[in-house]
Amino acid sequence: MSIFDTAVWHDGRVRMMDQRLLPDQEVYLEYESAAAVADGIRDMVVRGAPAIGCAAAYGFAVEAKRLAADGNPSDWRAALEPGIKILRECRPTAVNLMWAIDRMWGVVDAAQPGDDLPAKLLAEAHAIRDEDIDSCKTMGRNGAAQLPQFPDRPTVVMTHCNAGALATGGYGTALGVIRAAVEAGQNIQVIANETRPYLQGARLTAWELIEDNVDTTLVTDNMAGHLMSRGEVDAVVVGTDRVAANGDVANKIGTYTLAVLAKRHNIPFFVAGPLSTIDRNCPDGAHIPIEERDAEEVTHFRGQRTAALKVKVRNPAFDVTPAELVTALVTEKGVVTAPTREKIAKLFES
Ligand SMILES: CSC[C@H]1O[C@H](OP(=O)(O)O)[C@H](O)[C@@H]1O
Repeated sequence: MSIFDTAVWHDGRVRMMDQRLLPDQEVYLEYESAAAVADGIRDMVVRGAPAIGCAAAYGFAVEAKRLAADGNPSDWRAALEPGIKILRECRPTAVNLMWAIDRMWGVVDAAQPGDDLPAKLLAEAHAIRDEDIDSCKTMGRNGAAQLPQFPDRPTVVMTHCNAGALATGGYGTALGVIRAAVEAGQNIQVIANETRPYLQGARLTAWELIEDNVDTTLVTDNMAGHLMSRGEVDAVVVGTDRVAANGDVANKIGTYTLAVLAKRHNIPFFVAGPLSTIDRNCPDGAHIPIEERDAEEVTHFRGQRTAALKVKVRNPAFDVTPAELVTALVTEKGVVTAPTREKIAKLFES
């Protein structure tokens, strides 16, 4: 199974695969400041909650390297703050961005006089990425065990958007469940929703799974209900950008629709996400900021207009699925069936 370099450290710079060009071209871009990494995240060169967290951690480390080039600042926090503020504000929904930055600030605050802070920050960024890959592999195994299996036919799993290696440190959350199931010998077929308007499903999930020889069928988002009504979907597995303390889930726009359809058709609806995506400071889904992106993502594709001139546009990039529609939250610390505030809190004990 593939591990992709979504956001890595390369020759003293942050290196990211330009996901805007997939699946046609594999192009890598390199960054030397927090502000430049923020542009890359905002423009979706890299996207996906854990991948954004990894990119932000390396963006923090490369900012410290940039500042140290002119001699170590006397006040590291003051020197770092302008660039890190830009980084922290580049996308509002995926909590991994803020989680990773807060963890990097912890290294700054713990630094002692004489420490090589840029080196310590780089080590922390590497740890964040390595931990994400390990978490996704454990989570994948936890989720694979939840998938129904049949003696005489494959298990058909529907996915939405891209919650794969390209959305994480390199293995995937929802696609980590798929990968782990395939690695365990389970007979899996995937139905990948294209996921308008940015087509992460058609461009990224389909590409990843074909690269890994997983049996994958691409459908448009409006086909999901029809396929479920005909018994052609056995489970839905999605990723998440932020889980509120009560189990409400923010994820790519269209996820809530899938959850309602899955409930209607008694299809298990699994959300896969690491503990770094659970925001215990966010009481419920109503408090999760929903990013509104440019109208051009809806009216154009790669510069080609596909909608009427002057039409008004809405483009909320995420929606919120209430906890009661989530069959189980799959994490690296275990599976939370019918997630509640109390059950989620237990994930963080011991
Ligand atoms: C593994 S989290 C991936 C998550 O992020 C995606 O959003 P975007 O592509 O806009 O960053 C989508 O919500 C995925 O489920």
